[in-house]
Amino acid sequence: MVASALTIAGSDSGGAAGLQADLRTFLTCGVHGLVAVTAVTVQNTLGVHDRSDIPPHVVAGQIEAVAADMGVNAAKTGMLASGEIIKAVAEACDRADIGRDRAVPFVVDPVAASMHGHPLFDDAGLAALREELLPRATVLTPNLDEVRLLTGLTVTGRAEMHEAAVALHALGPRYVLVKSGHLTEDPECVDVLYDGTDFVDLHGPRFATPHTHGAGDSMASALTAGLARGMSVPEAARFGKWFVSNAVANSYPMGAKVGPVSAFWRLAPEEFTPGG
Ligand SMILES: Nc1ncnc2c1ncn2[C@@H]1O[C@H](COP(=O)(O)OP(=O)(O)O)[C@@H](O)[C@H]1O
Ligand SMILES: Cc1ncc(COP(=O)(O)OP(=O)(O)O)c(N)n1
Repeated sequence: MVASALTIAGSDSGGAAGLQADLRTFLTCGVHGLVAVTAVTVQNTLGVHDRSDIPPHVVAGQIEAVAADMGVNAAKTGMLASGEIIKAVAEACDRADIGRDRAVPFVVDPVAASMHGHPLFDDAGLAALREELLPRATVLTPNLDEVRLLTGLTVTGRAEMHEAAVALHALGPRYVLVKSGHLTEDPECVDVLYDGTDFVDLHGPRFATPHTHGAGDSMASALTAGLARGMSVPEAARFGKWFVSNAVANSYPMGAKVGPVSAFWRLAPEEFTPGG
């Protein structure tokens, strides 16, 4: 039986982040990828130049259509674009039994802005994220900018990541996974998982590459794939960290600025022999 994972996310025309990164990660982690598209962005390594949001009822319809017919083993969010879309997603997830303490685990990646600083949801989106999605999250996976947006806390070191995880846990998610990519002075990249009682530090090397576009999406979607395959949250978090460390280690230049992390490292060596 093939497990399936659903991404509720925006399209990145550059193929580095967004639903493209999620589907690529699902594929290389051995799960069937399902998609509810929330927005189409006009994006390359220079920035997000334009976007068109999908009507909320169409976003909800995609979630319910695949859940009812194909089944969802785990779900994640990425770019959610607006407060209206977030409300529609929350209601559709309830109908599809997706969420904290429900049948289908739910990873909420609170994607607030692109790495170029372009907002990926509006002010109503922030309020809706806090009210509607954080309490429904099995795992919340913020980067340090998103920590500041959600809690007002500025994190400059590992101890403060623990404090931030406690503050975020109080907002309702079952687990919080604070990502450490932005602590560029730290020689390691140590993400923190917190369940309300215990901390698990997820250690990994920090690679010196400038090409990290899509790292956050890749970490959250590998975690989601692990959950879809039946792993516990701590096990899936370790799997996600292992996956993204390798993805960053194998990242590549493309375009004028920050290139994508790679999911290719998990693919089998090529077997086709021309003329063979
Ligand atoms: N230079 C790096 N070397 C190794 N791992 C990294 C590096 N940058 C980010 N990561 C990892 O990629 C994931 C995403 O990190 P982060 O940059 O904090 O999030 P986002 O991409 O959402 O801004 C985390 O698991 C983090 O540890
Ligand atoms: C359409 C779309 N969705 C999400 C992002 C942000 O991607 P993420 O992996 O969280 O962040 P970076 O690692 O690229 O900073 C995006 N840019 N576009």
